[in-house]
Amino acid sequence: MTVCEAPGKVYLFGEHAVVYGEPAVPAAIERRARVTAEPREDDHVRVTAEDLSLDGFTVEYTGGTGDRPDIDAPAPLVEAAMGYVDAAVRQARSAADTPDAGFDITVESEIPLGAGLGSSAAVVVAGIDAATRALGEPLDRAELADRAYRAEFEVQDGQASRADTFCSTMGGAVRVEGDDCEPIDAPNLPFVIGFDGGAGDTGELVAGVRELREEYRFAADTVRAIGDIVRDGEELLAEAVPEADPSRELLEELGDLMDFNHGLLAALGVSARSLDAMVWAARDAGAHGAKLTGAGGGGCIVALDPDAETPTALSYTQGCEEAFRAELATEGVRVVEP
Ligand SMILES: Nc1ncnc2c1ncn2[C@@H]1O[C@H](COP(=O)(O)OP(=O)(O)O)[C@@H](O)[C@H]1O
Ligand SMILES: C[C@@](O)(CCOP(=O)(O)O)CC(=O)O
Ligand SMILES: [Mg+2]
Repeated sequence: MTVCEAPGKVYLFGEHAVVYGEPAVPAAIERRARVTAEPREDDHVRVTAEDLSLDGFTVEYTGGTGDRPDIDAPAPLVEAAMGYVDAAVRQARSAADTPDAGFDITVESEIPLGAGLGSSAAVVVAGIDAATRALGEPLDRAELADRAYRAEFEVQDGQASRADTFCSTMGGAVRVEGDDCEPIDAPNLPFVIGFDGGAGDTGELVAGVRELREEYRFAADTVRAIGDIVRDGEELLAEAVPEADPSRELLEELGDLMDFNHGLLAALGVSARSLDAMVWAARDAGAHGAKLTGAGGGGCIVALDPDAETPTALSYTQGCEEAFRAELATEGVRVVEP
């Protein structure tokens, strides 16, 4: 039995635009998905994932290669729910060159699903790592990140960046632009997260932005403007002292860029009433900046505030189900049981 866990993330800047080659800076947070992989004698894959519910169904299925799980829910819903775990198993089989390897897989996670905190990337990274280790074929981090990206790319119909999967693999703050991925130094940023209890479908939201961008020049310009925000943000981060508490001035400058970034994401149609309400509640409470994180449509916002006002204000905001602080996860994927 092999157990690995990988962190979720927030985007300081750059989600969506990163899919079209602009840079992005996500940062890993201390909320993890844990995947247990146990090789089987046969070629079946049995997945136990208690957090996955489909309109009241909890998915727990036993199926042979290519079998549909035996649950009473429409196929597209089941595929959406199981897609990332299935894709991780396919990548592990291919990496270990064992197309018929069977597994018992268990997924446990502290990351809300579809909420912009990168649950899919964390599940895929931890899943591929656990499954390849269980087969005696551990991957180095570069290959693990690459295979996790390919799994997300496949599930999201060819529309994914390397940002979430690289960040979850490496931990810390990272910079991703096209195929270039690198860890970057970051100060100790005071992240506050507000969660509306809802979710958005990454594949659908990315497809929506793609259509806008193809149809309207202003949408393509908006995507490029998000890239400009990221480039400015990177310069600010490069001047900061790594792992130290950031100055107030730096927080204000980063916060202004986050505010701009949220406005541009809203212009691209990926915000939601609940996300806007939480963003404004955070700003009114004195946060230095606030924006949605991840694909949007519902889920989480991230704000910068070292003081208690923002989490308190968010917890009283209508539409905010949970408000919490998130620590930077300096360690990426890790082995819990070899
Ligand atoms: N705990 C989990 N167990 C099984 N699958 C999960 C789990 N968490 C996330 N996933 C997979 O990831 C999908 C959500 O990913 P996505 O829409 O990209 O949102 P995000 O990555 O922002 O959380 C879920 O529909 C499911 O397929
Ligand atoms: C919208 C996007 O930039 C980030 C999606 O993040 P999440 O799955 O919502 O956590 C898509 C991508 O980079 O693949
Ligand atoms: Mg995702």
